[in-house]
Amino acid sequence: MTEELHNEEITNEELLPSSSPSSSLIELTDINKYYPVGKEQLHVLKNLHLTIEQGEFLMIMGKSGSGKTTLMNIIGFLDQSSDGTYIFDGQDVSKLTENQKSDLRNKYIGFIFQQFFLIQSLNVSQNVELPMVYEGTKKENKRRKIAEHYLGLVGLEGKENSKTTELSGGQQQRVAIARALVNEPLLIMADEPTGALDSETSADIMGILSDLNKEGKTIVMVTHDNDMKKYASRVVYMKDGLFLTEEEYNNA
Ligand SMILES: Nc1ncnc2c1ncn2[C@@H]1O[C@H](COP(=O)(O)OP(=O)(O)OP(=O)(O)O)[C@@H](O)[C@H]1O
Repeated sequence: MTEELHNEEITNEELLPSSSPSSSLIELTDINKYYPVGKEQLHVLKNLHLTIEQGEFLMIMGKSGSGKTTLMNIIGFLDQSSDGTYIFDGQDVSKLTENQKSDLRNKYIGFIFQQFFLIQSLNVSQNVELPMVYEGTKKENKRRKIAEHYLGLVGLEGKENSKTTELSGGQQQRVAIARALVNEPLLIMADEPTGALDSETSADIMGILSDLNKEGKTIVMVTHDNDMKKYASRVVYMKDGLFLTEEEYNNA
């Protein structure tokens, strides 16, 4: 959509993506992550390399404790690796300040979580408008119009004024997807997005994500659910902080 709706001036020019057509969206090299536990260092991510291209639907599959969330947090600039390099659309993330990282995160990454994380004191539209508030879109009617567009896209037209507590789990996740889309991010990150939903509703939500990917949106999703693999264009398998081949993973 919506060039006409998204014509706000971008205030921080140096944070624009490099838009070099040949570069990958994400390049992680030699990534390690240690957590201090008492006097020891717990080695949670072990020398990982991962490249993600624009337009992929990458699924990171692994059992509980394998390091998926830690890796997602690094990719989404919510945490940093202990060492290694992370290039996001041509920019070295380690050279960015915390403020620049949060600007980049708000502009270029949309998050979807298992528990939805909607704000109950706000109505549906206000929840979807939040990333635009953070980005500085001041005109309320403009935010509302964009929110309506994305709520329509996820099948929630007419629910703008509803309370989030009046919605089913699947509807709440649709609100979260609309919220993840409003700033037209380069990347959608989904952490177990169907983990709190029944299988029919899960299929609906995965259908929406799949359609978004077919329209060109890059998606990275973590899951422990083998049934989700069919939605992915590529699957990477994790165990104990390492990437495994599918065969190694199935035999582990
Ligand atoms: N802040 C922390 N401090 C110490 N250890 C941590 C911390 N966060 C995670 N860990 C440990 O790091 C390892 C990987 O955790 P992580 O949450 O990334 O795994 P996961 O694959 O996402 O698991 P789950 O599916 O249960 O969320 C686990 O052993 C976990 O206990």
